[in-house]
This record gives sequence, C-alpha cells and structure tokens, in this order.
Amino acid sequence: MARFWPEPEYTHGTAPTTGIVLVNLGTPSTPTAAGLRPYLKQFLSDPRVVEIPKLVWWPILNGIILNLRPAKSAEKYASIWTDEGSPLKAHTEKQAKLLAGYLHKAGQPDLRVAWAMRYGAPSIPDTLNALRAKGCTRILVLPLYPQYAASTTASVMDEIARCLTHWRNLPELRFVRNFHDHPAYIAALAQSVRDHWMENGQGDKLVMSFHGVPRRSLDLGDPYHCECYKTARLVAEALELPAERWQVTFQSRFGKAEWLQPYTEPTLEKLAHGGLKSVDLMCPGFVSDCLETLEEIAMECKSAFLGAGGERFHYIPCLNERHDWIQALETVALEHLGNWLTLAAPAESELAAAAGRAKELGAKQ
Ligand SMILES: C=CC1=C(C)c2cc3[nH]c(cc4nc(cc5[nH]c(cc1n2)c(C)c5CCC(=O)O)C(CCC(=O)O)=C4C)c(C)c3C=C
Ligand SMILES: [Fe+2]
Ligand SMILES: [Fe+2]
Repeated sequence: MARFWPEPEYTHGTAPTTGIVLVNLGTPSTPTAAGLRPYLKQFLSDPRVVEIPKLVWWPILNGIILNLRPAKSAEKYASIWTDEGSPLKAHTEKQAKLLAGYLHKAGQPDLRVAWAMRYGAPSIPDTLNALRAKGCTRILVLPLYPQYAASTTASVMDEIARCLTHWRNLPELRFVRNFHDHPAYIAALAQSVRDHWMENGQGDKLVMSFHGVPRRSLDLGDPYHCECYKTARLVAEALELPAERWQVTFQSRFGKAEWLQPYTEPTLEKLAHGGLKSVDLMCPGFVSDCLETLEEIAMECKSAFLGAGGERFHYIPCLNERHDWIQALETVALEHLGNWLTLAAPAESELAAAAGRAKELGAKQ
C-alpha cells in the first residue's frame, strides 16, 4: 500500500515562528583559574581570534598561556564580579528580556528573543536548539558588536554555520553584520555622554576607547578600524565637539605583535604629561560593561592617568540597560526582520485545521 507522507508544515504542526538571538562574546563561569581555563581555551583556540598557524600557536597556548593567564585574569574578574555574576552576562540577559518586552509592546508578541555567548554558556548550539524546540523556523542573529570585526562578528557566523551542519531541516536565517553608524545607536551614545555631563560636568577631552585587534587585520582589509572611527566621528558630531576635544584609542592589546594604535593607556599618560587635567572616557564598541571596561578602563587606565599627573578621570558607563539603547536595539532588529513581520503567521483556525489533516493522514499510514 502506498505510504502517505504529511506535507512539511503538518510534520511540525507549527506556524513559521521567528526567533531573535542576541550574541555576545562570553565570559567565564566563575572568577577563578578553574573558571577561566576552559573559557580562555575555547576563546583563544578560535582561528578567527588568533590568526597564527595552529602548529605554532598550540604549544604556546597550551604550554604557556593556559598555565599563566587563568590565575592572572581571574584576579581581575574577581574585582568586577557582582551578586549577579559576570557583568557581561547579567547585562546581556537583561538586554534580551527588555528587548522581548519592547517588541511585545510594539505589537510583536510572537517573536522569541534568546541570547547566547560565543564562548562559554549559554552556547550558540544550545540556544539555536532551544529556538528550534519552540518551533522557530526563521532566525535573526544579532551579534552585540556594533563594529564589524572578523575576530568577533565573523566568528559568530562561523559558529552558527558549524552548528547548523548538524541540522537536517534548516531555518531561514538573517544576520546583522554591524550597526556602527545606525542613527539610534549613535543617538543613545551621545545622550549617555550628555547625561553624564549633566551630572558630573564636562571634562576637557572625550576619549573614545575601542577594543583593539592586531594591526595586521587592518592591512588585510578588516573594516573594524574604519567603523570605529566612523562611530566616534558621528558621536563627536552629535555632541558638536571640535576636533581637539575628542580622540579615538584602542585598548586590550594581547601578545607582542602591533595592534591598532594609538593604545589607550599610553595615550592617557601622554595626555596627562602634556598638561591635560580632566578626561571623560567612553567605550562605544562595548554595549555592555565588562572586564575590559570596568577593570581595564575604570580602574587601570584611571590610575595610569592620575598617576601621570591627570586630576580628574571619569568613565562613562556602557549603554547597558538604557531605554534609548534598547529602543535602538529594537529598531535594528525590526529593520532586519523586514518582511518576516508582514508574512503573517497562519490564524489559529488554520492551524487547527492543519493539525486535523495531519492526524487524519497519520491514521491512514
Ligand atoms: C587574543 C586576541 C583577542 C582579540 C583579537 C580580541 C578581540 C575582541 N574582543 C572583544 C570584546 C571582548 N573581549 C573581552 C575579553 C578578552 N579579550 C581577549 C583577547 C582578544 N580579544 C581575552 C584573552 C579576553 C579575556 C580576558 C583576559 O584574559 O584578558 C571581553 C570581556 C569579557 C568579559 O567576560 O567581561 C569583551 C567584551 C572585541 C569587541 C574584539 C574585537 C573587536
Ligand atoms: Fe577581547
Ligand atoms: Fe583586558
């Protein structure tokens, strides 16, 4: 007897459901050497992050770095850890919850919002599997990196693609490449500076510090450097700052190779030596406060500037849970969802009829 196979939509009995995944870098599970080791191992084994041939890099990573760095980094993490755990994780989770609420209010209650970390937990595969279990057949991936870099944005795409090699029935996919010049993101950054000035007064210079990458990546055509400068220029324009009142720097250098210059900490010392007394520093490339902003900038760089003769150093927090930033995130998401929003999901009655037909077909088999 011929076998009747149900049509695909009956197989799953669900309407096309759309999921949004916010992805950030990741963070250790605990601020201890034991928590740091697996996180650093996964992070620093990513060929998008360290672009040195495996044969050369692996002995250095496994023989030296993973023996020395976990304890050193753990101490730094311990200095910023909160009751909610890692600040990066806490902010990312809250941003996802807020975004879901904003989309619900905007008349999009069916969108599922999830969050994942490129390294550590919750992993990208676990998050995509959870969305699949909720019936999502359309997924928008939104890396929380405003500026595109191969080491961050492309690495998220690699992991999504790697994960989907294990799926038979692929979802439709959309991917936000960057939002470094999005007017809503720029407006939120500029307003965060104005808010800070209103409360604390204005410093003599606004330094905008971005995470660094190896200089070689710029020579190889990575747009990261240019996107950082564009973000900074747009923020400065929004604040009507003349050229001598703002500056771009790059932080978090790793290893001995040259990274993007000028480096943040030496620049701050140079500014102080040159007689600058008062500085405001923001990190527009990080949408959440994390180790790199709370420890490296707000603690280490502050003490370097003050130690070099500066008198006032103010760190302006990241966008975190600001209302204008979550609105910006909502706008970026809605723009990329595009016609997925207007391709209406089937009505309940249609779904019930489809489920009935599927049952009938099942009985015939
Ligand atoms: C080894 C090379 C690294 C590259 C290239 C790199 C690029 C890069 N990173 C971020 C954002 C973050 N990095 C964070 C921590 C961090 N970064 C590196 C190294 C590279 N980053 C290391 C080894 C670490 C871990 C901490 C340490 O041991 O120093 C974080 C903070 C995470 C947290 O838990 O708080 C973020 C965020 C960007 C945007 C970027 C390229 C543009
Ligand atoms: Fe980093
Ligand atoms: Fe750092």
